[in-house]
Amino acid sequence: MPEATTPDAEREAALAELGGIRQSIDNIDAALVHLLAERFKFTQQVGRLKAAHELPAADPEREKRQITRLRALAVDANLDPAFAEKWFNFVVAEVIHHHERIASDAATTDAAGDAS
Ligand SMILES: C=C(O[C@@H]1C=C(C(=O)O)C=C[C@H]1O)C(=O)O
Repeated sequence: MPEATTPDAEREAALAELGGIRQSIDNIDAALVHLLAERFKFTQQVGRLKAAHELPAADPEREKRQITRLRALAVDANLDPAFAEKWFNFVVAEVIHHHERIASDAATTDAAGDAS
């Protein structure tokens, strides 16, 4: 016969399990923050390159290819592809905002240089 456990003991065990699961969630959140920071470091590099060569901030054709690829990866990983696309569009909107800012800062600096 299985040993009887008290409701208190069951609650304690559930809380211990919850703590362990949350530790893993926190580790994943930390990894995501580091991955995002690294991604933005590279996109800032792209932004400076685009500004220096007067290339457009956004590249919708590239984004379409990335979305197709990410949606397929999401399906394989059992993640909702609509969520993956939403997440991607959210990040890219911020990247494009950065690129526009880098380009306008570069244009202001150039204009100031011309004036002196
Ligand atoms: C980073 C780029 O700039 C923009 C941002 C993208 C991204 O964050 O993946 C993709 C395409 C561009 O709209 C790029 O052109 O590669």
